[in-house]
Amino acid sequence: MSSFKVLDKHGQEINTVGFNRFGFDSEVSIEALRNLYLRPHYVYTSNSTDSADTNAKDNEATNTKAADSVYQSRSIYHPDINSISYTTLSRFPPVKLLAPSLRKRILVTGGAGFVGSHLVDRLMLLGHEVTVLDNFFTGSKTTVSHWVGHPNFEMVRHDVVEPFMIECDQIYHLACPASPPHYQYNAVKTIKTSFMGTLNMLGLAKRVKARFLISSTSGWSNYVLTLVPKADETYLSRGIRWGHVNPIGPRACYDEGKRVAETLTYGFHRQDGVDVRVARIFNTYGPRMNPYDGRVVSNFIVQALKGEDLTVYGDGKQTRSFQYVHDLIDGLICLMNSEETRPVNVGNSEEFTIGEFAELVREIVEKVQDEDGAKRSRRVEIVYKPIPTDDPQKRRPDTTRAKESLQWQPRWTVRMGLEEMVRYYKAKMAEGSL
Ligand SMILES: O=c1ccn([C@@H]2O[C@H](COP(=O)(O)OP(=O)(O)O[C@H]3OC[C@@H](O)[C@H](O)[C@H]3O)[C@@H](O)[C@H]2O)c(=O)[nH]1
Repeated sequence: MSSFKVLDKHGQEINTVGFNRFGFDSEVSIEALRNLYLRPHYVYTSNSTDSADTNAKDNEATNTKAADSVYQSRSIYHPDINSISYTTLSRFPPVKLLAPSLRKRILVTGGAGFVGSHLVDRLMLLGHEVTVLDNFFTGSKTTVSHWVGHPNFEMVRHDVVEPFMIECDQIYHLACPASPPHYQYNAVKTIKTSFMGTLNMLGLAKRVKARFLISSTSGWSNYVLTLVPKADETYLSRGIRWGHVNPIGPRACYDEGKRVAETLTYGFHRQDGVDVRVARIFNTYGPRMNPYDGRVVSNFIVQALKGEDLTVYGDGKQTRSFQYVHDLIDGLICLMNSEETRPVNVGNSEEFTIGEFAELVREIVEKVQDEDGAKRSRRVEIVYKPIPTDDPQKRRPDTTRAKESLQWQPRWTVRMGLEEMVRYYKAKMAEGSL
């Protein structure tokens, strides 16, 4: 695993993420997290189909590679028959020993997804008891498989549109496809997940008196940012959005689904006293993003690494601001444990046009390739494709509320996050799993 320094925007080295705030310590070292997501998928590559030989190599892998790859099963890849053999884990990553009074029982819906899996890693390393609920529609078991069998961990295949009962203290309700091609693939299911799934999880929170946090969207800013420079949390209630929504467009199943989910959340809060938190999440990127889910950051990095041209949709003048996944997890944990019940924007307000962003990704991929001595046959081009229907022209969060009420602000520069994500995909590519 390559080790590299991460510097924040002031040039200070980032060695840990998280902080001890609102009575909840969320700090872990970057290295501990990287051991979980930057590790190779295969421990060992076998070149033989001979079973005796394979067994010998199995043992060899178990013994000799144990020191640097203890936190995964001894998976052995056999390229000649394109198959992989797994063993069970010999040792789990060390987790904090928490006093029972501090240890929380935490349910993460969508816990095998991109954001969910990073949250699960953090909560597990911190010593809490974590249950993952996922239907694996867009999530993947491999994202959290390194915890399977751990006494603090449980993974349940379950669709949140059906009720689910469990005793728990906190619920992070993240379950819902989030990439436009994924959520548009089955629009009815997406809106059903947002409505029924949230109804079920709020019912559970009410019954067991758990604190409930929902991941909502920045999607509504789609319709308002031509009118206001930055999206704060109040533009809906100020009515700016009225008249600017497209409830019948292809993105509506997601945006309107999240809107009704917020309405339900505050209904349970007012009527039943459920303790709720609402995070409006802006564009987020990082390792474990499905490389083919069609979102811009994964598309550009994978294209550049494969030597393919970067596809900018439209004229590339539309803007987005991108936050690194560790900042988002810090924000979610902070919000959950704070007393803030109003919606809070969680995002990075550094704004890029998509055209500029394509150039930045190309430059960073080239930098990593040069550092690793990788050869490029040519410089990839930036090509233009038609823009999807209802693609927002501008999106940038106003994070004043998060700053004031959570003392949270993003620490990772886009450049640093991209560099780590490039290394993640590059490693996947090298082992043939991308
Ligand atoms: O290959 C690509 C992919 C995307 N794009 C453009 O890049 C921009 C960002 O696209 P993404 O698909 O990554 O993300 P979007 O901002 O459109 O959707 C997002 O919005 C709200 C969130 O809640 C969703 O989770 C997220 O998908 C868009 O303008 C899109 O047209 C490209 O130019 N090229």
